[in-house]
Formats: sequence, structure tokens, C-alpha cells
Amino acid sequence: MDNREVALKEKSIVFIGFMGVGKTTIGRLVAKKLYRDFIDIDEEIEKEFNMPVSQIFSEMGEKVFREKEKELIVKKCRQKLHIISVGGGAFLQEEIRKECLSSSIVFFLDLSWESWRERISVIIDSRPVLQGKTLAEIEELYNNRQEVYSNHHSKIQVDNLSMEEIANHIVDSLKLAWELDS
Ligand SMILES: Nc1ncnc2c1ncn2[C@@H]1O[C@H](COP(=O)(O)OP(=O)(O)O)[C@@H](O)[C@H]1O
Ligand SMILES: O=C(O)C1=C[C@@H](OP(=O)(O)O)[C@@H](O)[C@H](O)C1
Ligand SMILES: [Mg+2]
Repeated sequence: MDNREVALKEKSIVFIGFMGVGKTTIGRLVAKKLYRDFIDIDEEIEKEFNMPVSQIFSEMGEKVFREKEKELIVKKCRQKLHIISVGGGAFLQEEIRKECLSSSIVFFLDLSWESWRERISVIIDSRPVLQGKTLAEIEELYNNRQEVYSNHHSKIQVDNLSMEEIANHIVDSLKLAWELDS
């Protein structure tokens, strides 16, 4: 076993993608399958402020949320062997992108706009960024965000796949990458 293999296997895995594509649920499933710790950055931020994300936005402002988001992601990415789901806006910050891409394996969960649209009612109440926007404005945000998500190591198209299928696919591709690296 050489050092390169150990390094790749030990790298943390980070899930990115637009709000609602499944980063939190898939990340948790993958962590369970790999017997690794799961960290959801939004949940960590909520613990720090002892309030839900919507309340942090309304009472303290988005800037405070984004600063804490950056601080926590940079800290957690540097630790090895974690499975980390970051919020959909995290990769807009260059420092976060650079840190995640250099220290971790970044998976982009890609869900088409057509499929995403069907999920909106499930997520809208807990995503302050979506509130007060028309569907056309949300679509514009979705399109504008795609460029930052193109910064990844691996992409999985998640349309029409169950959470179990997505998690299994990710675990299989990781195991293959680890094997090829050995
Ligand atoms: N592959 C999937 N098929 C159906 N529903 C899904 C799938 N992945 C996630 N969901 C659902 O979509 C919603 C948003 O998932 P979540 O993991 O919170 O997304 P994110 O963390 O990317 O915002 C949840 O209700 C979750 O159960
Ligand atoms: O895209 C965004 O700007 C945000 C996404 C959310 O996380 P999810 O992507 O897990 O929904 C959460 O961090 C916050 O509401 C802001
Ligand atoms: Mg999430």
C-alpha cells in the first residue's frame, strides 16, 4: 500500500448541487454504507446558532450564515474520512470551492430543472433563498448556479433514481476509484 492510495481513501467526500437535489439524504446514506461519520453543514450551523436556517437568515442575515458556512466547511474538509453535505450556496464562495476541491473528493448531484420543479413544494418552506421568488426567478437562479457546480471531481445524474440507487452508485464508483488508485 503506497501513500497515494492511503491519501485517496482517507479523503473526505463532499456533496454539492442545487437546493433539494438530495445532498443531505444521499450523503447520510453513503456515510452509513461506508461506516463513516456524516456531517451536514446546515445542521452544524443550526447547532451553532441553536435555530433553524430560515431563522438565522431572517434574524441575523445571510452574511452571518455564509461566514459560519465557510468557517465550518474549511474546518471539516481538512479533517479526513468524513462524508460532508454542504448547502447549495456554499460553492459560490471561492475559498470553499478551493478548499473542498484540494482536500476532498467532490461529488456533484445533478438533477434536471424539469425533475427539480416537481420537488419544490417539499423544500420551499425550509429554504429562505427560494422564498418570495417566482418560478421563473428560481429557474434563473438554478441556471446561474450550474457554473459553480461544474467545479467537481465526479457528477451523478440523479433524475429518476431512488435514493438507494444513487447512494449505491456513489459507493460503487468510490470503491472502484480506490481500487484503481492502489
Ligand atoms: N432520489 C430522490 N428521489 C426522491 N426524492 C428525493 C430524492 N433525493 C432526495 N429526495 C427528497 O428531496 C428532498 C430534499 O432532499 P435533501 O436531501 O434535503 O436535499 P438537499 O440537501 O440537496 O437540499 C427531501 O424530501 C428528500 O427526501
Ligand atoms: O442554496 C442555498 O443558498 C442554500 C441551500 C440550503 O442547503 P440545501 O442545498 O441543503 O438545501 C441552505 O444552506 C440555505 O438555505 C441556503
Ligand atoms: Mg441539505
